[in-house]
Amino acid sequence: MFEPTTELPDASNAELSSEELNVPRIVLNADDFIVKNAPPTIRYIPNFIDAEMEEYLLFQVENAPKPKWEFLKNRRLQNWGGIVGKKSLISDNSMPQWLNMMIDKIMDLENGFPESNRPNHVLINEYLPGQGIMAHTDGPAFFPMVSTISLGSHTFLDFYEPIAVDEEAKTKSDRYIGSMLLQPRSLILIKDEAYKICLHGIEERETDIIHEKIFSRPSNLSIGTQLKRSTRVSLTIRNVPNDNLYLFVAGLKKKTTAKTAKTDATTKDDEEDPDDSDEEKKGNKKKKNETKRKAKIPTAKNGKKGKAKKGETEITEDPDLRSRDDYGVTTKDESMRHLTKK
Ligand SMILES: O=C(O)CCC(=O)C(=O)O
Ligand SMILES: [Fe+2]
Repeated sequence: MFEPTTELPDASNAELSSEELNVPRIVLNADDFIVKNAPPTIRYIPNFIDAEMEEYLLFQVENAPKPKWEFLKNRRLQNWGGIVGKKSLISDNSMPQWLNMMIDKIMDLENGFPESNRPNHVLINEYLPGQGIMAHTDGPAFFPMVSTISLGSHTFLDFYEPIAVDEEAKTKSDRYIGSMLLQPRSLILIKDEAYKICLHGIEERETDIIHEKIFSRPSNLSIGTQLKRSTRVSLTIRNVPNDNLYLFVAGLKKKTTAKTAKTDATTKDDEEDPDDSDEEKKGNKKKKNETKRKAKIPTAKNGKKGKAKKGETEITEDPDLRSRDDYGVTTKDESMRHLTKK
């Protein structure tokens, strides 16, 4: 399932007619960049921006006003556009021109974001070598597509099957599907099952070793090649719909539930009660997941069961309902703090 594949098209190799050479913007069709052996649907555009633009963006990130930086235990970040609230974006109208330019560039893509869902929020993460982000789903607050521009360094973005709560938990490595090698200056667009069902994360490593589960491995990188990470800055560019119907309905349901069955702990839309015991939560989750639809995604191994290893930190919530960004998460991992309830 994960045989090495041919190289992807490269934005810098796009063929230009002489007429087009005078046109500063090349219209790319995102669907020409589908990563075929990855969970559907990942589109990856190498060299989406050039080195000069990369340098300019890194300069802007580095020189953002000091209070824009939020320091976490294992990385620092900036939020632009506002605070992602539970139901909508609480916009601060702060999208700077240098990020708007990137949003424009993404909006120029054919089959990218719909006009009505222009990205309105940018999360900037800075990872020093050895830093990463725990496996998670981005959740339903966003229009279900994420676009990420990588600057400064490559990384491996790892994909996992969600934890199926109705069976004995598989280990994280059993649920591992494969990784995208994200090169600096690239753009990745993640939607459909890869967004809604799979978890994604970045391991805390200083060096990545190319292996056979890298989706669309470039032919110049043979298995075993070591890639040393340097500082990577990612621009995670998303749309928070202001009329998010899902969240509206979920909110309504919750209100009704709160009125009619205040003490019913098994309702899907209940918030986690910080005082709930772990056992109670497990029970609730099990019931919640009885109605969960089965995810049809490729698996790395054939269903080997086992207890999740102690010390593994990852979101185990139903990604359709709860995620790091959906504020119901019970994780104590500090790297998720920036998107917990504010
Ligand atoms: O840095 C990245 O590429 C991933 C960031 C991410 O997954 C997130 O902020 O939700
Ligand atoms: Fe994410």
